[in-house]
Amino acid sequence: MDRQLLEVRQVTKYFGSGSVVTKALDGISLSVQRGDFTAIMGASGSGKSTLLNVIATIEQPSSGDIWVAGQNIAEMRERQLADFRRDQLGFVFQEYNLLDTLKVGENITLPLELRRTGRAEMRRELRRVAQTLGIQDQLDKYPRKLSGGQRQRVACARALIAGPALILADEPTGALDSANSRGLMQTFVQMNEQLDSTILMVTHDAVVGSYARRVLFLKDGRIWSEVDRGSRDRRDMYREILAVMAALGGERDVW
Ligand SMILES: Nc1ncnc2c1ncn2[C@@H]1O[C@H](COP(=O)(O)OP(=O)(O)OP(=O)(O)O)[C@@H](O)[C@H]1O
Repeated sequence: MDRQLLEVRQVTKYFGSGSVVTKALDGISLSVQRGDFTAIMGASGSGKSTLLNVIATIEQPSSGDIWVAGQNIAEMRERQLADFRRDQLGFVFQEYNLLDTLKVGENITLPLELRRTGRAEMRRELRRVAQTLGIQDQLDKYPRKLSGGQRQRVACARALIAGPALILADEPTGALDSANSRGLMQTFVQMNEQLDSTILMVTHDAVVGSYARRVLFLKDGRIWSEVDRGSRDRRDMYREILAVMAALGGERDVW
């Protein structure tokens, strides 16, 4: 199988029109290999969410191409895009986006319901992801009975269950305290290392970013620099992220 999963080529995104145009992405190019765990960091307004949203097909790029698993999503029509999102992507957002009226197990199997998967397979897959993420005892509860950290793990299970090619996460720890943020990142590492999930995650938090194998830094809608973990440990990665943040000139509170 082709190792390359995602290629973003010369993508621009403008918002607004006339004299109030914002250039959110400025000819950005990047690629992601299968099995990568990549974080996107950068100051507020640098284009992180816009980049994730054009890959997620939530926003349309103004120009450029985006290839995912050999398909150019910039050329797809709405119907194809809906199928593409359902079959290839998993999402983890800052807000858990769980449905309060459904039990945890039902929330997790929603993507399989959309694909009309059979009951037996659904139960089997539910057991598999719930065990991997350590939430098998929560399946019959309602989401409001869970802590923020547990809810976010349920959101991960839902993102994983249909075996998406790419998991997109926008500030997944944004609503969590630091202990739960670390717990969620350990879950991401587990998804990446044990289930071979390919993850692209936006974060402004250096600790969270340090769990990734690679961090891309955005500035003014372009890639400004890249840090690869290589064989170094997470603390080294964390120190290097802080150094790049300092060099980028952003003050801590605007990240
Ligand atoms: N829907 C929109 N309409 C107009 N401008 C937008 C829209 N979405 C984003 N922008 C602008 O595009 C630029 C990039 O925004 P984006 O949200 O991608 O940045 P970000 O790095 O994710 O920031 P943050 O960390 O604050 O979420 C900003 O100048 C922003 O104001």
